[in-house]
Amino acid sequence: MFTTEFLDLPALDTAHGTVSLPGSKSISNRVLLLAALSQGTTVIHDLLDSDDTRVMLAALRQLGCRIAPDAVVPGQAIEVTGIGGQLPADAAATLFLGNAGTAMRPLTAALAVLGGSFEMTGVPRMYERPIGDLVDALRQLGCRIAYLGNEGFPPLKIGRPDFSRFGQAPIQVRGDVSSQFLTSLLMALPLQAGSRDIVIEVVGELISRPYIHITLELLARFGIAVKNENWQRFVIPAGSRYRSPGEIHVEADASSASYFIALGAIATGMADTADADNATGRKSIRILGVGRDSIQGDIRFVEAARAMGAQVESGPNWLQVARGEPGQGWPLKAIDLDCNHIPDAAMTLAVMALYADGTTTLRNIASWRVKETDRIAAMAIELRKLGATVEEGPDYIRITPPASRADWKAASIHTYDDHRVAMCFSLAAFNPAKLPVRIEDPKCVAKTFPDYFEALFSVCQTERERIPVICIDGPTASGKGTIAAEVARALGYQLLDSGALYRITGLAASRAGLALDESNEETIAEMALDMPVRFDAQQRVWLGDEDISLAIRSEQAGMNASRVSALPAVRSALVDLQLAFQTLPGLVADGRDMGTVIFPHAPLKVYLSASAQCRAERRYKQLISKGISANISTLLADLEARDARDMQRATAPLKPAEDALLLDSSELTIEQVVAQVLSWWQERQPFGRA
Ligand SMILES: Nc1ncnc2c1ncn2[C@@H]1O[C@H](COP(=O)(O)OP(=O)(O)O)[C@@H](O)[C@H]1O
Ligand SMILES: Nc1ccn([C@H]2C[C@H](O)[C@@H](COP(=O)(O)OP(=O)(O)O)O2)c(=O)n1
Repeated sequence: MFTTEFLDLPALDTAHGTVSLPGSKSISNRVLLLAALSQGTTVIHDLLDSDDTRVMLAALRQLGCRIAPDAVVPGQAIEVTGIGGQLPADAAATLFLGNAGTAMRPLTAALAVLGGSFEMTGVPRMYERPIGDLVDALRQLGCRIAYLGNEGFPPLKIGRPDFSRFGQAPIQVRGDVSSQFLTSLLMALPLQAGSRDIVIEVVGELISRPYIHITLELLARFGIAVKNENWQRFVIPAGSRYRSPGEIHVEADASSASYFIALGAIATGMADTADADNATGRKSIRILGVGRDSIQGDIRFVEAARAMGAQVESGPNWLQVARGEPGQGWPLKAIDLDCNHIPDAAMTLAVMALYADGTTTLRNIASWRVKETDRIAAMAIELRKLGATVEEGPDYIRITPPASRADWKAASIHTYDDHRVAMCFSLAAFNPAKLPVRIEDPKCVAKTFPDYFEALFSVCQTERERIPVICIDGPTASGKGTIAAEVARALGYQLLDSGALYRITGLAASRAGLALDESNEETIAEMALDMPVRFDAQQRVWLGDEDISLAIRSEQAGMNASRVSALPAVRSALVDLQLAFQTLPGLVADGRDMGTVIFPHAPLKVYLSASAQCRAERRYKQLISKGISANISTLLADLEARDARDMQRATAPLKPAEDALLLDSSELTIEQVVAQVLSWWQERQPFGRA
């Protein structure tokens, strides 16, 4: 996940490949509860791993369900053995449900019907989320529920129900506040439908029908066939009993799919037709986890995308999307659409409208105004920043794309702590003006899709020159490594510590007993070409299975690196490995020749220096802190010798690139140096400060 202040997306050209989407949260928690109430073991595939599913799993374990493994392991199914519709007579527990509405409400209903002694608790925000309508409905049956804090809100105390006065009358529940109340009753009441039908009647207009549809579909998978009488009355037939389906797959989130459907519709495939997906030469995006058989309402986004020109093929749990041919789907066709059935996914249409041949109108979206933010206002403001003409009304938005390529603007997109704003505006990076797009607060995507940007980058390509590189070159101990790592962290960029590659080569060659000079130039170069080198997320360096992070940091290793680095064949052997680090969204590279030789077109090159005395002192402190013994005067002598060799060698000597900015850090703190580099970087961006 990107936790940076902002994320700059370079202009993107093509998209091609396969994405697997995370499981849907609503489906995950429903499936967990249904499996827990059933007789038998359910093998659940693709369960979402999130805060909300974790609290549900913990609660079910407390209730006596066997769950294996203990936590969600990516790629591995989780097995839940249910309680068979019954809890022991003395069941008691205090359940902590965090801020998970999808756990609090259905579990409250199920436990109130099953009976026992339970406290339902959560985080403070949970105690501000209403549950009174559900409690009222459950009390009609004879459930015993008391409020431990404020009337109408959790925390709750659940006791043993008394069903003796519960006759044939329907249970009434309000449908206009949250569909979760109805969902909770639908999942709890089959536990009481042994000898009679149970009827639930909705009072008021039922909102969010697609979510009730999901509940009914899942109930059917677990053996409960609810009769839906026009979304107003629901009948759970007498004799209903939960039965595990044995195995179940959690669908991916259909609204998350909308970004990749849009991506397929607006991006061309890869230039290289040899990589085409099938015999027809069509290049496209394949989305795994959700498809034709989806039970989620937002899957109907596919129809809207098709109406705009997307070429979509589908299977039971996959979609394949490609851009239409010019004149037949490209540019996209402007649409006028009632979006009531796909409120969340429709935001993606608003960004697709930037690539349409006219004005697009999205109607019946009043609910956008009361979501994470006022989404109509937010979309209007941000689309205008990109150069679109936007008209907004109480329940509609009308978007006309920038008139020509020259009318597009580079924008810093404010995201309002709204995951969907962040995700849909990433698609603006395909603009024909080839302008970068800045997404502020990218971590807001964590709500439903923490690795959204990683998934996006994994299927997008752009010309190498568009992927920005910041070069930080300079002599030993000038602070290059430290500064490069901090700058990369601030921008969410990749990091290349090129010196480490020479250090690893030096280490490998000296371990092989080779003299580090011209006599072994070709042999060492061959070793460099084949090294199984890997940098992990913690910046540890691996050679095969060995963590060599410490071994390459000794002064001896630095000197050996300097020796092998003077051999031209070794330098050329390492070129491709270094270039391979230039990946989306950008790179910070530190070394001696980053700006002069490896990335000569980098938009920012910094030559970092400091006095020899200062560098010797820094290195001394650094080595001592790592538990490596050192001596200042030896360090000073070694460092001057290394400077001399690095500067005087014939190939790629250490020197500032002609267009490098010089920065003497002798009198500066690390923070000051980082701030200076970032400020130079900001000055080069088309969208001022975030
Ligand atoms: N501006 C600075 N002021 C003080 N110490 C610094 C500064 N920059 C770096 N250092 C320290 O100097 C040491 C050497 O820095 P390092 O990044 O390893 O240099 P290089 O990669 O250029 O060899 C580190 O311990 C680092 O914390
Ligand atoms: N791009 C690079 C990086 C390092 N080298 C050589 C020259 C350096 O003395 C050694 C070690 O580099 P490294 O950056 O790890 O060394 P310091 O951390 O600056 O001491 O490798 C190089 O020739 N070209």
